[in-house]
Amino acid sequence: MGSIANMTSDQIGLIKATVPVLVEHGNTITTVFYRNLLAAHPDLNTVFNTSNQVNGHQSRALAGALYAYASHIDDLGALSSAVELICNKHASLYIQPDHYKLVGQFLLEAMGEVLGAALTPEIHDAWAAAYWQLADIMIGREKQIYDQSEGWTHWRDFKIVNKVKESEEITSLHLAPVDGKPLPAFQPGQYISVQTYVPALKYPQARQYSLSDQPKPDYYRISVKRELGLNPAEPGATANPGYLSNVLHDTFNVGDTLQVSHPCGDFFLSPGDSQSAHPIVLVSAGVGLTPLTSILNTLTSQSSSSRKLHFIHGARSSGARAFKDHISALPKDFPSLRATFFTSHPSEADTEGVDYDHVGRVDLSKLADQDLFLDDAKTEYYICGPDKFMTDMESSLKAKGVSADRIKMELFGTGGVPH
Ligand SMILES: NC(=O)C1=CN([C@@H]2O[C@H](COP(=O)(O)OP(=O)(O)OC[C@H]3O[C@@H](n4cnc5c(N)ncnc54)[C@H](OP(=O)(O)O)[C@@H]3O)[C@@H](O)[C@H]2O)C=CC1
Repeated sequence: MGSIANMTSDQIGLIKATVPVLVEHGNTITTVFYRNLLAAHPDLNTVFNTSNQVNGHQSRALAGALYAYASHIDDLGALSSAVELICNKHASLYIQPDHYKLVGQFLLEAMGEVLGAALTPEIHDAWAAAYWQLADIMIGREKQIYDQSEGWTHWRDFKIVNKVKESEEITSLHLAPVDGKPLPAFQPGQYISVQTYVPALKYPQARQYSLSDQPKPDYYRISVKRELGLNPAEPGATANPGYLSNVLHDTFNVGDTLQVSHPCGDFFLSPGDSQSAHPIVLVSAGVGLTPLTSILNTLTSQSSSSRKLHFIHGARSSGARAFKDHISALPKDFPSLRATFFTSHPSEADTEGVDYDHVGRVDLSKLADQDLFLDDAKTEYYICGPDKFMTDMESSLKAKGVSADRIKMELFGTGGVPH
């Protein structure tokens, strides 16, 4: 490990002084960084998400992380949830200490290339110290996650044992380990990485997919939305087609093999909560329903059937909505479960009151306070969907008096570089 002793107070001051430089040049530095790193080490294309390279998301996210780090260099606690999120994702991709050496080297070189003489030897050394301060924290946390993964520390072959179309755009894959050994339980809400060779790219790619059912010993279920990559101006479109999601939908079938990493992620049903009695509200949009369906299935199979649960979901149309029949059938055995569906663009075949409850995007103000269990100060709220959706739901719950500690969501907390 390239560890450097603690930063000096002068170095901390120098890092804070470079915050405006990161605002101006952060995106250029990280763009140069990824370009040079991947040119010198093309094998790392398997580690980085190529779609996010193409659309610039990855360099913007790294620039945002550098900015957040420099801004909080004297208050690292403010970054702990972002660090936890990133370490889980790294562990899901089997990132190793040697990767940090390469990243540190190429990042400092990219700073030098972009900033020229403005990167004085003192600022260079301060950033080297800052980099290794954070890298050591992350390497340490990732080691802990590997140590807790019951010996599952490398990609493992899984076979598709079932493929189920859940909606017009979401298909589930049931994945069983080829070695036949029982699977470790995961925390409902966590994800796995799935890796396979993508012919269009000529190298393997990995993506994280939330586990969408309760833990089972013999297989995991993921539910994948096909990312078509339509015109980005269209509602719901993404700029690039999902390399992996399209391959999984079109090419992979029962009997085919993929590589899978152990379950990770810091967004999950609090351990022991399935046995508790307090009400739970699950709020999702689009394919964000996958981790919440895992939580829902765990709760409805393990909690008392009188426990108050409310599943609130928004989809573009009822045809785009996954698990429709499954969720509609649950209240038969779990009468205290409520489900409310919003549809933002109902199709002609959709009927209000039958296929959905409300037209439009999820809007919590359309629900009565008692349906959000606002009268119970122990009610917990789990939110998953597009980032803006999550922050909007969080704001409206806070406006209704819900304390932040009862609102759970997985959001990369650092934001980007300010404009
Ligand atoms: N953290 C995790 O574990 C997971 C996160 N996700 C995230 O969930 C998201 C789901 O995306 P996807 O299925 O493509 O979503 P869609 O674009 O299909 O949108 C689904 C629904 O959400 C609505 N919506 C979009 N933005 C908002 C908003 N700000 N407020 C209220 N409603 C909104 C859409 O309305 P309209 O039609 O008007 O656009 C639509 O009705 C992705 O961003 C994905 O990253 C998904 C799975 C797991």
